[in-house]
Amino acid sequence: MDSLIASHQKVEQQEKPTTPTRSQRLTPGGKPPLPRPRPAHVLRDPLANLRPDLHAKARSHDGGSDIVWSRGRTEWRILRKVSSRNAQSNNTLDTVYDLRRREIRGTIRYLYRRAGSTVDIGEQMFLTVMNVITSMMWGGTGTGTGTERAGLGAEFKQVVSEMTNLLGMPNLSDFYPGLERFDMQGIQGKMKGLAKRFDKIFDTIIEQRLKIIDGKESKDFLQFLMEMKGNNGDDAKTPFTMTHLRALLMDMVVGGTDITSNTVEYALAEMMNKPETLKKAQQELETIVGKDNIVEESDMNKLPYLHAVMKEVLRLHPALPLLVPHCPSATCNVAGYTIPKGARVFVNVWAIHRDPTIWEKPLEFCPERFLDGKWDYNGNDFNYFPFGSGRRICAGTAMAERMFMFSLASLVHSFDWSLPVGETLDLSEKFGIVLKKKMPLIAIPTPRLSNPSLYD
Ligand code: HEM
Repeated sequence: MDSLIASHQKVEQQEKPTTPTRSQRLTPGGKPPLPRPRPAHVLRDPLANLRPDLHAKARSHDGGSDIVWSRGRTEWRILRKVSSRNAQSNNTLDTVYDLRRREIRGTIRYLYRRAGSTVDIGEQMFLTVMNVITSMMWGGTGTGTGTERAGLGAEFKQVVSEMTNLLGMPNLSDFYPGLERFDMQGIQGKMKGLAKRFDKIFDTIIEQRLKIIDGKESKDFLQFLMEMKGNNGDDAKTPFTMTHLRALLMDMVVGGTDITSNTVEYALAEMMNKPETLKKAQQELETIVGKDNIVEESDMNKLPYLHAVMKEVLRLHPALPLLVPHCPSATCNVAGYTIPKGARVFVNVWAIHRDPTIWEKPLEFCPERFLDGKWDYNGNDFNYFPFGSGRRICAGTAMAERMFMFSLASLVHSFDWSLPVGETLDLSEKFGIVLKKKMPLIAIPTPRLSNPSLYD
């Protein structure tokens, strides 16, 4: 099978898998068709349950007790529940709209000051998304003075970038577990070092936050989590610890920041490369918002073209091209292939999204293909699932959607975009666990709203 690669090097349990017959492995055409659409039973598929024990990753945070790499079912369930009921619920996301708005308006103000000069879009979006996520987690207060906040931001950016780079490097110990103790490429060591730096940053923030919890402020995510510590309601046997707390914060910062900002950067680059798409998005915004107003998040559900841009950029450049590795908790059968319990499974969503038997002109950026509203992000159709599928589907979809839409809408509504003279757009990709643009998008903003006060 092209798109589903099961690596069998490390079958953890001794359960003997049933060996598939040749006819089970291949159809007469040599390529088993992917069933489509994939029904909801996939949610019960054991393939959806676990993550493999990848050494650098699993040790990146006290043995992998975060959502992404968590292997224990109870622990994962608790973390996921805490995340979806609180950080990712529509209610919480609505409550912290002011924080998103403040950060995005700050970026637009900054870009206005840079009008006519070059701007590194990825860098600006990274800072914006990171500020949104961090302020959503620990509110607008509690992280000290402005300078301390800026210092923490710079440190965060560095640690997140280094961590995503390391996560993308093939680690020999993952393929030959016997080599783990030698850490031949030094990846585990570096990961541990980064995890310590993360912990230090989080400890500073948590410490400052603890000093000011006196019930006077409105609750943010961090305050809720700290109140939960040691007491986990219906899952009382597995208390929610400080390690969980730090790990959840790390999931949100690492999972949310780089991926979301890369996707916004790619979307703007693709639109600049095909200016008619940029024009269409701007026209839609003019009709709904007008040039005499600024975009608000409440406008987002009236922007079908921009939504189609998001879907198309996630089809062409899925932020996690192989998802996050899966690992079946029991031997199972997928499209005629036997996947043994404990195997590592990488799902090549990047290739599926470019499969010419599914997509017309698959290499072309064409948001129009999504205008019929047929495709969504819920992972039930295995021809399009940029946020993954099943129980381990992305835990931040709602937030990612809001952040992406609001950021891109603000960028293209407020400015026209051009390249520096003599430069050409390079749309090539850099592969890792996170897919990035190989060359940063450096572009020049030109204000297009009717009144300079709209940039204040
Ligand atoms: C454009 C933005 C994003 C994309 C494309 C994306 C995509 C994904 C994908 C493909 C997975 C793996 C799913 C699987 O293995 O089947 C994943 C997992 C995850 N994502 Fe996202 N993500 C995005 C933004 C976010 C944000 C903003 C957050 C948090 C604030 C987040 C938190 C997580 C977590 C915690 C997991 C692990 C879920 C689990 O293992 O149970 N993601 N994401």
